[in-house]
Amino acid sequence: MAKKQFKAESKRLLDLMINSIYTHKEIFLRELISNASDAIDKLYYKSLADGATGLNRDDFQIFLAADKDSRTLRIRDNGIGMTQEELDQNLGVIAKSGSLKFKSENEKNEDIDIIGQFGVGFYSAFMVSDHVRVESKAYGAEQAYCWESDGADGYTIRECEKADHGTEIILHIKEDTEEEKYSEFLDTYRIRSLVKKYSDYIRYPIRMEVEKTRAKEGAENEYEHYFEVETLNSMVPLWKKNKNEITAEEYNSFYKEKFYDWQDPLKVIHTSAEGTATYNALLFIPAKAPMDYYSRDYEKGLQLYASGVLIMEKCADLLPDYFGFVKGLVDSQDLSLNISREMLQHDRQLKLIATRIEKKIASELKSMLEHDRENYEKFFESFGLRLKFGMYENYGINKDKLKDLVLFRSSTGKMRTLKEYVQDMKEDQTCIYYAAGETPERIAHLPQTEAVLDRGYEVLYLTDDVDEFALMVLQEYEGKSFKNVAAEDARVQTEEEKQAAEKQAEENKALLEKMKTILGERVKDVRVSTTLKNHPVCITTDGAISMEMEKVLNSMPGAEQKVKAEQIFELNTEHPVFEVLRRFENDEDKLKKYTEVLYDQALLIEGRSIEDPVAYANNVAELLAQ
Ligand SMILES: Nc1ncnc2c1ncn2[C@@H]1O[C@H](COP(=O)(O)OP(=O)(O)OP(=O)(O)O)[C@@H](O)[C@H]1O
Repeated sequence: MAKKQFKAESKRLLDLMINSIYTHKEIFLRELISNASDAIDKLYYKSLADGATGLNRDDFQIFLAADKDSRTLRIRDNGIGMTQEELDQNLGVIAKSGSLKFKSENEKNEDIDIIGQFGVGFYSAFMVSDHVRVESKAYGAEQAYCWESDGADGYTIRECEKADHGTEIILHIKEDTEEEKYSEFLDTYRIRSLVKKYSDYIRYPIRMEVEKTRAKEGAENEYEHYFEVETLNSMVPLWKKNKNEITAEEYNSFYKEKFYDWQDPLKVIHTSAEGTATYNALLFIPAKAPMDYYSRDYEKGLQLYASGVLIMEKCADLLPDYFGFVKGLVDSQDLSLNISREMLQHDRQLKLIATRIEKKIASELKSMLEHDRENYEKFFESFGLRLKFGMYENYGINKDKLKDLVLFRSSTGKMRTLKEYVQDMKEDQTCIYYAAGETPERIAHLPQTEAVLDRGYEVLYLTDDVDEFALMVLQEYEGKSFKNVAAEDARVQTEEEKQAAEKQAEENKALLEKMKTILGERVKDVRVSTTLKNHPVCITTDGAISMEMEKVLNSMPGAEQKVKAEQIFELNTEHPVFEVLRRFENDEDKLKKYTEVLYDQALLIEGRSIEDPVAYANNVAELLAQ
């Protein structure tokens, strides 16, 4: 029989296919197994539609056999098979898919979940083989046919002997080269792991004869080899099962095995959707953040399956960065097997799925926050920081999605949401107070914090570097603005207090001016405080940058131009120390020493380091000695 040529465009396509569509050669097995599964599906569906008898679902199988001596790998199915014409049509024209045709002809039937639709998968066989033979007998036909090809220069079809319906693909595996060890595809262990990796959830058993060893009967320390047929795949994916048929234990062990965690997940989200995007998703929130979660090395992503076949190990596009902690998988019949990474990024369907998944995660977190607070706080301890970054990054584009999911420490001793804070605000309170510092204890003892607490207001304790920035992008929550207790304008004062302060300022004008001259550029102003009670001095800030933000911004890598908070040095005129200052108002040297010491003290209370600790120590010693 004369050799037929592939169509001209097919030739080019075949070349392209072999060299560039797939990044990993190993996926040829996934493609051929998916085709076999499709062929069985088709026959099964046909038997249901025609009412054909004699076909039992349990008899269907895909059989693999590797033979190292002849370098052949066989993939056999007992599916629908192909007629001579179909062999010519389906395998002779690249990018022609019999499966797609079958699907469109049977559109009404929702049970059909056929994988192939592009008509290129089969040719991936040529990535690892130098000769491919396809023996096929269509269901109900008398004669079997054999299609053979060495690759781009064409193919032949002739009659052959085949007992049962179905298709057997016989690959002659290429010789090894310097770069590629093709022989690995003849190794049963490797084949088994490829099936597990890509085709574990094919609905029919994938069987293979595997070589095993056992102790010889009656003889000690003697072993013999024998062959046993093993089913390699687990068939029904957990995520396709009914939720109420799955135990917590099953979910947990699935998670631990698949995502290499030793701890049970904190939460399991098992969800499916139909309509504009059809998919099943099984998602897990780990109990603890992995070691590298807050580093650049961490790779987010969900496993992506197309109709039960793995197409990508970590699909990053399915998760926004701030939900990057979520592990799990998505299985959709809307995606095709051989879609490349580049194509996926632009895939409309994938975008739709990603949007739905993000919404689902957000709503599950919200419900955990409302109904399972203890676990939510555990979750937040591990991953909350990333949510706060999420509010802040990209100019706060996602802030509204996240603002009700974040928790802050507070003067109540509890972790609080902004909603809770606003709900519990005092009647005369107009803004949300916060104070930033290293630990809640330190913040609590800041003089400025004490002043606000004295009024009975709650104060959020911002202990994470990102906290203040997150609030800054948010600007307000339910119409209430945020106010740093250390901000100049955070004062809540009565008319009387105001007048008293103004009077004091007037009376001590000269002293305050002298102290400002001593401190120079370090402070914007020296003023009389209206709020200080127990401490003699404190530092407040004017403008958008607080002391804590100054510290964070300047410690960032690459922060060459230092930012500076505008400091106001405040004095408590009721404190005995103020009397001393007045006494030395005209003693230049003493006033300088007292001013320096008090300013450094205020910095220390703020949790800042002082510029010249030696000078500070000397000043203190000198004043003590008097
Ligand atoms: N084992 C098989 N049994 C029966 N028909 C087969 C078998 N393998 C391939 N075919 C036929 O050959 C066609 C082309 O297969 P190919 O793998 O190239 O593309 P596909 O499966 O349709 O789509 P995709 O590119 O998405 O895999 C299939 O649509 C199917 O009709």
